[in-house]
Amino acid sequence: MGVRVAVAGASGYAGGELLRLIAGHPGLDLVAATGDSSAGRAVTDLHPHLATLAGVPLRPTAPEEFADAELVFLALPHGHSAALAAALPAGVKVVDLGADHRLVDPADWHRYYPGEHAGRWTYGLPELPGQRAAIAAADRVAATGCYVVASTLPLAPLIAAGVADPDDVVVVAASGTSGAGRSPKPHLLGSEVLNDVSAYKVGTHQHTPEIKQATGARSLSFTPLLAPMPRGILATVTARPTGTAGAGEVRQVLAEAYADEPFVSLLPDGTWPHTAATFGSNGCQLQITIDADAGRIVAVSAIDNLGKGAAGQAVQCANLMLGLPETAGLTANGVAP
Ligand SMILES: NC(=O)C1=CN([C@@H]2O[C@H](COP(=O)(O)OP(=O)(O)OC[C@H]3O[C@@H](n4cnc5c(N)ncnc54)[C@H](OP(=O)(O)O)[C@@H]3O)[C@@H](O)[C@H]2O)C=CC1
Ligand SMILES: CC(=O)N[C@@H](CCC(=O)OP(=O)(O)O)C(=O)O
Repeated sequence: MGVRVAVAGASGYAGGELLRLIAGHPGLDLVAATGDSSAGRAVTDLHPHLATLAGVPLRPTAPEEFADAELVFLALPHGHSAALAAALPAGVKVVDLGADHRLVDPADWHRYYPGEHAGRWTYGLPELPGQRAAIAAADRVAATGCYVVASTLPLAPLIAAGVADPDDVVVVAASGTSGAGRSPKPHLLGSEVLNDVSAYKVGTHQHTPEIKQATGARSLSFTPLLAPMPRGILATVTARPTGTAGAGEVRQVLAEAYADEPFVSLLPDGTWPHTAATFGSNGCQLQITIDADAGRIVAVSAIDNLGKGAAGQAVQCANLMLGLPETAGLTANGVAP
């Protein structure tokens, strides 16, 4: 018998990826999967790729549906996690994939999200200094936003090491369409998205304060792009160097930060990340150099937004919270071609 887990929001994209990872996890047993408008339907109606879950029903998202669970993953729209989490017994561990419990400053919440600020839980990015132990000791963890994972893994060590100026950071990141969730949206119609790349929420994206909080950046220009692919985020992070460090030295900062990390790979010098290489994985691929002409550090990262950007990250946190091997049920290997 594994640890009994449940997924709220299991009919969505992040919830579906959680179900896939749980089904292949040696230490977790799924005891409940819930949806909202899809409650009463079979999991495989919504996720026909999850063949081993044939016959599993989607239950309504109500507190009593989680009575048998020792850990609950919340993959609900922003603003819906807090009420459900509060209705679960204190002993039940929770990993929230939504933004409800990520932000420290209520003013940041109110600027970007509707409704009340639910407060802050332990932040679920194990690769940040000190977070692995904090997550292992926590009962409630707020998993990191997708663009925030892709931005923070290259940037945080550079700011912490003092080689990148926290007052001069620019992030431009392209996401696949599953980042926007599964509910129908006119701008995500195939006829709108295919053959197109576009910028959106320029200077107003809700992940801006979260990236600052996670990295220590004080001035950040963040431009998200929508790319015609189902999964993946490619982030280009540039920052003004604080001193005269060369490409080899900034590269060494990331090499040291991630030498022992199972899911973060600094690629061989001169090789740049591809989202396709992270498809279906919990991996993050990194590369870094100095653009001598512009006088800027340039780092590029690639993740799967549903993997390291959502469900994979959440399972990694759950493994730590449950005392399981951190890598259980996860892989840095992607699916290709
Ligand atoms: N997609 C991504 O790349 C990432 C997503 N996340 C976060 O994960 C969460 C889920 O995102 P995603 O899977 O993309 O979204 P989807 O829109 O694909 O799924 C949303 C899920 O929430 C359910 N739901 C919708 N409205 C309600 C409601 N009022 N009450 C209870 N349940 C409801 C839906 O049920 P039904 O379909 O049955 O109506 C569905 O199961 C969000 O907080 C998102 O920010 C985090 C990182 C990355
Ligand atoms: C492509 C796309 O639309 N992406 C979404 C990311 C959504 C989100 O809210 O994700 P987190 O749960 O990671 O915070 C957006 O930019 O709003």
